[in-house]
Amino acid sequence: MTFELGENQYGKAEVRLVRVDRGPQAHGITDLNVTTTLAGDLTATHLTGDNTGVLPTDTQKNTVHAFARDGIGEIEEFALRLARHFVDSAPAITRARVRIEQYGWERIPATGHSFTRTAGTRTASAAYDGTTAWVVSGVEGVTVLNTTGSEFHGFPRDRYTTLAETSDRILATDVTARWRHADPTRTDWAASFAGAKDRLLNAFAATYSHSLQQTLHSMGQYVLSGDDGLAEARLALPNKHHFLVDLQPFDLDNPQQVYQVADRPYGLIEGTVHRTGAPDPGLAWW
Ligand SMILES: O=c1[nH]c(=O)c2[nH]c(=O)[nH]c2[nH]1
Repeated sequence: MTFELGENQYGKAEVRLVRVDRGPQAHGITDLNVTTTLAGDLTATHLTGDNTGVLPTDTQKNTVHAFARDGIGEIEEFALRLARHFVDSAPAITRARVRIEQYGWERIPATGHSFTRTAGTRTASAAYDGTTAWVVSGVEGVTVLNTTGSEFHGFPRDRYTTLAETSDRILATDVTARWRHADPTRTDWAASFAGAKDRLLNAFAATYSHSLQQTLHSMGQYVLSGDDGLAEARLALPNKHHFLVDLQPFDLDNPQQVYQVADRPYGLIEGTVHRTGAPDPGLAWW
């Protein structure tokens, strides 16, 4: 019997890091979780333990810290700087991917140095192969809910179907969305992110929904429509079910007021919307 080494990659997962920018009037915080992933000619270490080509994951972590000393900027820029550095400086490494989650903090106005965490996580991923770079931005953990404007009916019924058709339900989800940039040399990352997040929320609110799938498609279209530099959006939307409670056993009616909130199981709706003729994704989703 013979065996061959297949695809492989390695890196440091979840390098947690806070940088404090100490301005004269107020401080600022950049709070990150950085994951580096490298691939290349790493056959020797797998087959014989020869580590000549293995840039240690500890060094990758240190590089993240050292680069943060120079300033972070927008997370897309920071991810690109790191990805380029690993490929350009480590001889055996031919591909790098850097994924970043950014936790938001806003200042409590009482002082210039007090903060509260904000909802939702901004994300970015940069990949680089020594010639070309790809950047994906996104957001996670943004919970949204419509108290009306959502129906779900017309689905097929078989012997296992118990779900009632509804023409007015609560629609709630925890948005995970990512959008691929057509050009990694753009520089308006902050404005682009703010616009995309805004459009996502507006789409959720403005779409009269016949299914969460329809809402997903609308959210993807909204994200792309406001920014010519975006090629593709990918969304994952858990359906956070809210069931109207039957209060008849207590001789009470329930005119759509009291709901039971189920945390599991949940429907998980996933989908992609891309601009017609979008450039090839290359390593964007690697
Ligand atoms: O928006 C929905 N899509 C579904 O596919 C589905 N399935 C289900 O039970 N409820 C819902 N709601």
